[in-house]
Amino acid sequence: ADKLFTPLQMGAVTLANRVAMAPLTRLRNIEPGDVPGPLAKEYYVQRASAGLIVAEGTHISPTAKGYAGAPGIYSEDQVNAWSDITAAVHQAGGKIALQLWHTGRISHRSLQPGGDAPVGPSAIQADSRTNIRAADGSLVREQCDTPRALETNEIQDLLEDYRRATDNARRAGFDLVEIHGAHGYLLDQFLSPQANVRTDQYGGSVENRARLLLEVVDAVVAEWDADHVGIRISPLGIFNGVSNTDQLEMALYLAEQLAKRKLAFLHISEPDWAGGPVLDDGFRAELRQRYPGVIIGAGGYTAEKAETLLRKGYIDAAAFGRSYISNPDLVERMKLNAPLNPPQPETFYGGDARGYTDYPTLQPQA
Ligand SMILES: C=C(C(=O)O)c1ccccc1
Repeated sequence: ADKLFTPLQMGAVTLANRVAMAPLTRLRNIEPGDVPGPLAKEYYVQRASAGLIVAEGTHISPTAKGYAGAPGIYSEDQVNAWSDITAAVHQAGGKIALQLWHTGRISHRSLQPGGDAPVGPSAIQADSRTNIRAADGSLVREQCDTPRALETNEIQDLLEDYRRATDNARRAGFDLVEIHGAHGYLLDQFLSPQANVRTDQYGGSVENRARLLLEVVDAVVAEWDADHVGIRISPLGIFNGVSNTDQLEMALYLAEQLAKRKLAFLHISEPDWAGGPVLDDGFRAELRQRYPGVIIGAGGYTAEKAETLLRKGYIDAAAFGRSYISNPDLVERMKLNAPLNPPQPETFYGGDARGYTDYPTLQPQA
């Protein structure tokens, strides 16, 4: 029988199977207020047969916002809206984590409090675009603004934002939180010499560039506990204009440092889903040697790739993104080796039920 459909102990949470729904930005949340939209509950409940749902990137504070239509976890309205969603997912037998997101310089003045510049490790503009709101309310792609460098004395407030967001996620009924440390957003920006040219203790050496990510992990763990905290990183990845040139050294350093924290999981977003190199078994073995804890692998996986990597022991669970957009019953389909609905990229971001809650299941829902 496939290992993919066997249970997994992930920190404080027991998963019924090793299929995770990857965090997926859908930009269908309500503005102003950045609360999850009216269809979000149905969307997540439809996918509750996943061993774990990692809900979409959710910004930890108003300054952390980088996309029009993304949700937050810093206000009581947001906590209340998420509480309805987690209760409904639990009612349907699911488990759900929240991805704590600070976009850093992948943002735009129009999304920032008071129209201020976004923040980043250094005042270097990302060679990337984001989604802002046009006058008619539609989403438009726009070049990210040049950020201002976070002052060293602002870091403590940033850690407090992560702590408060973690407390809010716990109060909202999430089973776990996932720190977003991947894809060229704030914490990944600090890892990268292309984005981080700081001369304080957060810039320069591998240790210094990884410092903020690890301080955030320690703050979130101190707020909840290690059994409820995971982190997503994208080693060797090239996203949103960053790729730390010392890729391998940084990746293996992070694995060693994160292993010491005994977290619920380490989620690896593999580079090849967005044009980076395919991870080879050599890297996977190096990573596993340094990180004996639960590893979630992700990046354009098929069920077969997941099963192969599970059996080799390189991963303990597999997260599916685009497959989960278009297949709410992905677990059932993979068990039956049934064909998958193809995703429709034109309805990935923004909009309404089309391409969100209207993908068909194999058997019509009873
Ligand atoms: C949160 C995202 C990520 O992790 O890459 C994201 C954001 C916008 C579009 C696609 C993906």
